[in-house]
Amino acid sequence: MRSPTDRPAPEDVVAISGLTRRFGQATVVDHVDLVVPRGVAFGLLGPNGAGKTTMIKMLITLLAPSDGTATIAGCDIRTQPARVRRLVGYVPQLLSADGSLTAEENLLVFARLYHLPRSQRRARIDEALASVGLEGSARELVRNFSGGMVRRLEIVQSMLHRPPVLFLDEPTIGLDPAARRDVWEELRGVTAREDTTLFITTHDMEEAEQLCDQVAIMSQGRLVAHGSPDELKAQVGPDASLDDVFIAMSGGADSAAKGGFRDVARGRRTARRLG
Ligand SMILES: Nc1ncnc2c1ncn2[C@@H]1O[C@H](COP(=O)(O)OP(=O)(O)OP(=O)(O)O)[C@@H](O)[C@H]1O
Repeated sequence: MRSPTDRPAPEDVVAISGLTRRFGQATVVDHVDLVVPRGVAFGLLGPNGAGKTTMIKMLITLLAPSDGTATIAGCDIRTQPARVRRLVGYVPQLLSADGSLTAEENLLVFARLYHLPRSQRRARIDEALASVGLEGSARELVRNFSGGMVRRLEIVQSMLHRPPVLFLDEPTIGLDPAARRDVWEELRGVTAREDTTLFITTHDMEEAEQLCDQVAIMSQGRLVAHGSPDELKAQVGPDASLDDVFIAMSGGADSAAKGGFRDVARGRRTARRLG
């Protein structure tokens, strides 16, 4: 694994250096260094309030860093934000599809936002719907979709411009087990076909095991561990699960208890809208 202090190499899709964000007196992302190579599925794990969403928002240029910086496919988030936005797809925790539009209308909105040439839009939208099994629901209102269908639509709408890196903030929160498995399968399929680097946040260890080649554990704004799931499990003990790693390295219940009202309320809102 490359050290974050090495110079970014072309194969490093995400290279983060000293990235920090403060809200008032609170430092919620604290001098994070991290390198994610091309083609890797990377999972940022951590309890509620650890700083995962704040980190993603800085990487996709929705939030300015207080200190430090990062590059996405070689472009600096501080000095080249417009270029970075063309290089990333983002599926937020909260709703990004419009329930009052059909699936294909939602995709058309994103095709325009991403400035896809008019001549390519129809084919790209049809291909996107078919790639996640939604071709039969193209003209249905999204408000009538199941939670899993909404997530599948959000994944392909955020990839219409074929970004090299796709960020997903807790992609299966609020979904039932069958829908979660469907979303994992579709995610693995579309990202492999498009050669997309995946950067997800989750506190679901099964999700991390199923999807991620590499994981890092974030606790109170700092990265406290980074490696493959097997490497981290071996550090904790011969029979350790990823849950054991999470509890041992994130400070367990003490750290989880720090997630405040804002964090819990957001999780519940997401679960409600997908349920
Ligand atoms: N705009 C803001 N103003 C003040 N504090 C904020 C703001 N956004 C986030 N925070 C605080 O920063 C901390 C980190 O929040 P963040 O959403 O990044 O955590 P998280 O790891 O993504 O949590 P979750 O797993 O619940 O999504 C929390 O304590 C949160 O309340």
